[in-house]
Amino acid sequence: MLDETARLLVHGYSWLPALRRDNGTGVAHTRVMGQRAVGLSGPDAVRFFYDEDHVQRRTAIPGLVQSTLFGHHAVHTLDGAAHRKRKGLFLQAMTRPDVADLVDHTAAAWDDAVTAWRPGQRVVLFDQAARVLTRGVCRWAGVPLADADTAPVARDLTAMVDGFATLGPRHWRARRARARREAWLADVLRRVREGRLETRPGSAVDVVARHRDADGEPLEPRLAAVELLNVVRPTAAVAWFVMFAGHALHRWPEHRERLRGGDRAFAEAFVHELRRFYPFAPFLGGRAVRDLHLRGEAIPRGSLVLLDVFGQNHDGDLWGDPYAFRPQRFLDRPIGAFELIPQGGGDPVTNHRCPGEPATIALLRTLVVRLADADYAVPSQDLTISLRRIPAMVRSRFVITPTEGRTAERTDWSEQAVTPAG
Ligand code: HEM
Repeated sequence: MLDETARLLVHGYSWLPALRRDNGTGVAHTRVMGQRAVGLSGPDAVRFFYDEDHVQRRTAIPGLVQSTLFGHHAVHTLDGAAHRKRKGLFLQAMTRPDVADLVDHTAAAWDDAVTAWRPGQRVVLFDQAARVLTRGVCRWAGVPLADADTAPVARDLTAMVDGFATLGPRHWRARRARARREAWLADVLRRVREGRLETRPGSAVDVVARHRDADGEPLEPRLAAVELLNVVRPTAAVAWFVMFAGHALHRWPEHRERLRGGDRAFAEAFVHELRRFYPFAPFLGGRAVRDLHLRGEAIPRGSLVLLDVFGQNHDGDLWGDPYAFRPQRFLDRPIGAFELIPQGGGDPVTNHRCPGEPATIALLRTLVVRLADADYAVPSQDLTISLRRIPAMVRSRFVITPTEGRTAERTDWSEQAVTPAG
C-alpha cells in the first residue's frame, strides 16, 4: 500500500471520503505518515470508534498536532481512568449556568463591537468574531485581558487552530503562538495558586488551578496552561462558524428574516446545519488496541483508525441532499449521539466527544441571530472555500461594510460553493 500523506495534504477534506468510496463497505485501507490506517464513517463506525476496548488515543495524535492545536500531554491524548479524571475538569468548567455566563459575556462583547462600527468601514467578520469571542471567554474564564491585548491574543488563539494541518508558514506561526500563550497562562495560574491574583470560584482558571489528576497531584504549571488553553482556544475558534454564518446568510438570504424574528428553534437548526455543512474537523484519529473487524473488514492491531467526520456530515444516506444548506432538516429531526459529529460523537462524559459542544451551540445561536440582525452590505470579494485547505476558510475571511439602516443587500458574488467531496 502506498503512503497517502502527500495526497491527504493535497486533497484535504475530500481525501478520505474518496478513498472510502473506492471500497463497497465504506471502509478504506491505506497508509499515512508511514503507518497502516483504516478510514471509516457511519453511525456504527462512530459507536465502534468511541469504544475504548477498540480504539485508544495514546500514541495516535501526531506531534505536529500536539505542538499546535492541543498542546502536549493534553486530555485529547489520554485514555481510561486518567482521561475521565482530566475530562472532569472541562465538564465542571462547562456546566449549564457557566455556559449561560459565557454567552452573556460574549454577547456583550459583540454588542460593544457593533456599536463601534461606522458606516462604510471594512470589517473582517472572522477577525471581528475572534476578538469578540476572545474577550468573552477571557472575562468568563477569569483570565485578565487588557483591551489592547485582545487583538494579539485572538490572533494567537486562531493561529493555533489554523496551523495544525500544514507544514508551511501557518504551522510555524501556530507553534510560536502556542509557546507564547502557554507561557502567558502558566503565569496567570501561578499567580492564582500563590494568591497573587483573585479569581471567581468556579471559573475555568479556578477549576484548572485546583484540579488534581488521577495521581492526586495538581497539574504542573505548563500542563495546567495547556488545559486552560484547551478551554480558551476552541472558544475563540467558534469564529470559524461565525464567518461561515456570514457566508450562509449571504448565499441563502432567505434565512435572515426568520433568524431576526426570534424563532429559537430555527436558530438552533441553523446552527446545526452550519456545523454539518461547513468543513472544519476533517477526521479524528485513534489506534486499534487489538485485531478488530468492522463490516467484515479487518483492522489490524496498532493501525491508525480514522473517523471520517467530513464524510459522515455529508453522507447522503444520513442527510438527504447533503450539499444543500437546509436548516429545516433539523427542525423535525432528533439528533442521535452517533450521527451529527462535527464535535465528535457518543457521550462526552465517558469518551472524547467535545465538552464544549453545548457552549458552541449556545454561542452560535446568540451570535448568528445578532449577525442576522446587523445592518451591513457584502462588498465584492473572493468567497471561495477550498476543500483543500484544512481548516477551511472563506478566502476573504468574509468582509462586510456596516450600513446605516436595514439595507443589507445581496451583492454579486462569484465564489465556488462548497463542492461535493471527490
Ligand atoms: C468551533 C467549535 C468547536 C469544534 C468544531 C470542536 C470540535 C471538537 C472535536 C472534533 C473534538 C474531538 C473529539 C474526539 O476526539 O473524539 C473536540 C474535543 C475537545 N473540545 Fe471541542 N470543538 C469546539 C469547541 C470547543 C469549545 C468551546 C471547547 C471549550 C471547552 C472545546 C473543548 C474541547 C476539548 C477539551 C476536547 C477534548 C475532549 C477529550 O479528549 O475528551 N471545544 N472538539
